[in-house]
Amino acid sequence: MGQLTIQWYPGHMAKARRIMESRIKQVDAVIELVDARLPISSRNPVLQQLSTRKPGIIVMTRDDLADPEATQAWTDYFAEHDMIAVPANILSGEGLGRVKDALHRVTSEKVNRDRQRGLRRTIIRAMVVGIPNVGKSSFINRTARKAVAKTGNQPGVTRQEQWVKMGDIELLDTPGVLWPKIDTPEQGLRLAVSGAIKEQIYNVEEAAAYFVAYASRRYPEQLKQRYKLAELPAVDWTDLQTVWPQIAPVFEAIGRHRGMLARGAEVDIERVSRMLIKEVQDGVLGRLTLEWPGDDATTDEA
Ligand SMILES: Nc1nc2c(ncn2[C@@H]2O[C@H](COP(=O)(O)OP(=O)(O)OP(=O)(O)O)[C@@H](O)[C@H]2O)c(=O)[nH]1
Repeated sequence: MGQLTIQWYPGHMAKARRIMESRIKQVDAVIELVDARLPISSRNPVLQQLSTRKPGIIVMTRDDLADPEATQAWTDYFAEHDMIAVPANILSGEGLGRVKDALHRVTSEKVNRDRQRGLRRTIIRAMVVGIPNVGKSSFINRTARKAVAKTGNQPGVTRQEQWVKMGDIELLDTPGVLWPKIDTPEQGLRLAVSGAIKEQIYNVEEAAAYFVAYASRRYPEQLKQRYKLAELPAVDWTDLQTVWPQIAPVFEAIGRHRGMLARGAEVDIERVSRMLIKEVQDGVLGRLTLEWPGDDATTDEA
């Protein structure tokens, strides 16, 4: 197993910044979606760098798949960094009420200003941003289904100018896509395991090895139970170079147990890896979080 093969392209980042820069002028606040299982690695620094900073909240999507204890730790972590982060299950709608409350809290200045000017009702305009696949469209659709009312929806009006209403909140209905900026191998591997990046640009065996190494420390019982493993080696997952030799016996055991064999009765590591990643993404191993505050340099800075 060689070096990590994930790549990203600086051009994406420059383009994302330009688009955000112009769109953000239209709104009062930004709703930044991150994945609750990797809240820092699934953020994107572009937002923080924009010249037109707006009040913002963080929504931690896929709360249903994340470890509740870790989600609480992340909520506290963001609060310590003066940010409001709200966990939500976008599919069931759980947590969306709290998102709305949080949005009101960060935009209270605008409401107060409008009151002073004699306005009785303030519309809060917000845009939804986040890395691909984090749940942006689902968030907007879910919101729209709740309070169905679209504005600017006449024929001939470009789709980009549509707003979705949720009471006194209007969401720009074209979400802003931010590409993840991959600073460390660990961050790339977490993104790969979570399903945020396409399989073509990472090595599935490396991602699975990283996950098994990580889970053997953080979630050993889930791993043992799911794959009928009698024991797990105490893996040092912080040193990626040495992970594979430590974790190979686990892949061997899982492959034999599942009958995933290649020619010569050898375990088909690639098949085992693919299966592992899919099961993690489907939540088959139970609720788990791929990074906790303070795990490494990636998670030390918000
Ligand atoms: N379990 C779970 N799945 C979610 C949640 N939010 C979104 N999903 C799923 O994640 C997948 C991606 O959701 P989208 O809403 O398409 O994500 P997006 O950010 O709009 O994706 P792009 O269009 O690629 O930028 C879909 O299969 C959703 O059903 C959540 O809170 N929990």
